[in-house]
Amino acid sequence: MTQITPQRPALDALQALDARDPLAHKRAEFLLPPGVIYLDGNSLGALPAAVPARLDHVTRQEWGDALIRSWTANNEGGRDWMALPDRVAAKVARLIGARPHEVAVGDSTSVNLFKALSAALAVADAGRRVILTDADNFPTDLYVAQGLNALLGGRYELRPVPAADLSAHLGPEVAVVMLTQVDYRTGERLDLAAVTAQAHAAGAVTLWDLAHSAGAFEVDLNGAGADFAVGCGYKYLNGGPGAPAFLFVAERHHAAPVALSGWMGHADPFEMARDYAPAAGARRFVVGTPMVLSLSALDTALDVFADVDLGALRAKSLSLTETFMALLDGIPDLTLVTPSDPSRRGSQVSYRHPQAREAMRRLVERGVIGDFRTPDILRFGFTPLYLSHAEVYHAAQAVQDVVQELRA
Ligand SMILES: Cc1ncc(COP(=O)(O)O)c(C=O)c1O
Ligand SMILES: Nc1c(O)cccc1C(=O)C[C@H](N)C(=O)O
Repeated sequence: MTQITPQRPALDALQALDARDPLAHKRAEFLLPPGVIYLDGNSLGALPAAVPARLDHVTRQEWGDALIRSWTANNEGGRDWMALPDRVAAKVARLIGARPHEVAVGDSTSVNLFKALSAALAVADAGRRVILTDADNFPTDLYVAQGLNALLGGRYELRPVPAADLSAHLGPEVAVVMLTQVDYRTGERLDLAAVTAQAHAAGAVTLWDLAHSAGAFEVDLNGAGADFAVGCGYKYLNGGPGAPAFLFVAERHHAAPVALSGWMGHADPFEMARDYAPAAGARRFVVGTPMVLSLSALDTALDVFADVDLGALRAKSLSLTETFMALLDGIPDLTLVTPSDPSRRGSQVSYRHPQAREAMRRLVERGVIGDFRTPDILRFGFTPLYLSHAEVYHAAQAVQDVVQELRA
C-alpha cells in the first residue's frame, strides 16, 4: 500500500476541519447506508430523511383520503397540488439567483432544454443561424438541439466547439450559446457571468444547463443577466430518482413563444378554453399535470437548503475537492483532469486511469461509490451537505489501494 507522504493532509487535521464545519449538522438530515462513502451525489443525490414521511403523507392522506380534492383542497394553507410546481419553483429560485416567477418546475431536464432552446431561438435576432455549444456537452443537450433543429427544417447549425475556444467563435451569426456550466466528465466550471457577458456583447442569447451547479454552489443567474437555464432535481437538489427538473426564463423573455403549450401552463386551466392563453410568468412553461409524488419529494428535499448559507456550501465543496486532490497528488496511473484552480472547478474531481472501469468496480465493492464515465474517467462528486473531510481521507485511501492493486 502506498504511504501517505507527510505533506498530504493528515487524518487528524481533517477531523479538526470537520469539527469546525458549519454544515456538519446537515448530515443528520440524510439517510445514508452504513459502510458507504457516497461520492455520487452529482448523479443521484442521497435521500433526505424527511422525504419518506412526506411521501407517506402524500400517498395515504392527500391521495388515499382526500382523493381528487387535493388538487385544490386547503389552497389557503398553500398545500394544494395545483400550486405545487410554483411552491417548488420558489425554493429552487433562491439557489440559482432567480425570482420565483422566473422558474418553472416539472418534466425532465431534456424536455426543459427543448422548451428553453425553442424560446431562446425565438427571441434571438432573426437571421442568426448558429447554436454554439461545447463539443463535450452532455449528450442530451446535443441531441435535443439536433432534434429541435430537424423539426425547424434544419434552419440552424449546431456548432460544437471546445469550451476553451468559445469566445473565438462568438460571431454575428450566433443566435444562442448553449452551455453546461460544469462539465459532467472533467468537472470544469465555466464563469457563468463572464461567458454570459461575452455572449451578450456578441448579440447572442444564453442557455445554461445547471445540472451540476444547482445545489452544489450558489448560482446568480440574474446577477449575470442570464437569459435561460435548466437543471436537474435529482442531483445536488436531492429530489430522488427522476425528480422533476427546472427551467429558468428571465422576466424580459416571458413573452417568448411557448413551444409545449399545455393546459397546465394556461392562465386558467379549468376554464377549458379552446385557445391557449399563457399563465403569468414562467408558470406558462409547465406543460401537463404536475407529477405530485415526485414534486412532493423534491419540495421536502429542498427544505434541507432553507438554513444553508450558500457561501459556506461553496467553501466546503472546495475544501473537500482540494483535500481529495491533495491526497491523490502524484499517485501513479492517475491523471487529474479537473482544474486545480478553484474558480474553474465545480464540486467533483475526475481522473483518467487506464483501467478506470475496473477501478471503479473495485471501489464500489469497497463501499466508495463514484462513477465510471467513458472512455477512461473515474469521477467523484462531493456533496458538501453530507460529506466530511474524514470520509474524503478514507475514500482517497481506497482509491490509492485500488490503483496500487491494479499495478501489481
Ligand atoms: C449536464 C446534464 N444535463 C442533463 C442531464 C440529464 O437530463 P435528464 O434528466 O433529462 O435525463 C444530465 C445527467 O443526466 C446532465 O449531466
Ligand atoms: N440521469 C441519470 C440516470 O437517469 C441514470 C444514471 C445516471 C444518470 C445521470 O445523472 C448521469 C449524469 N447526468 C452524469 O453526469 O453522468
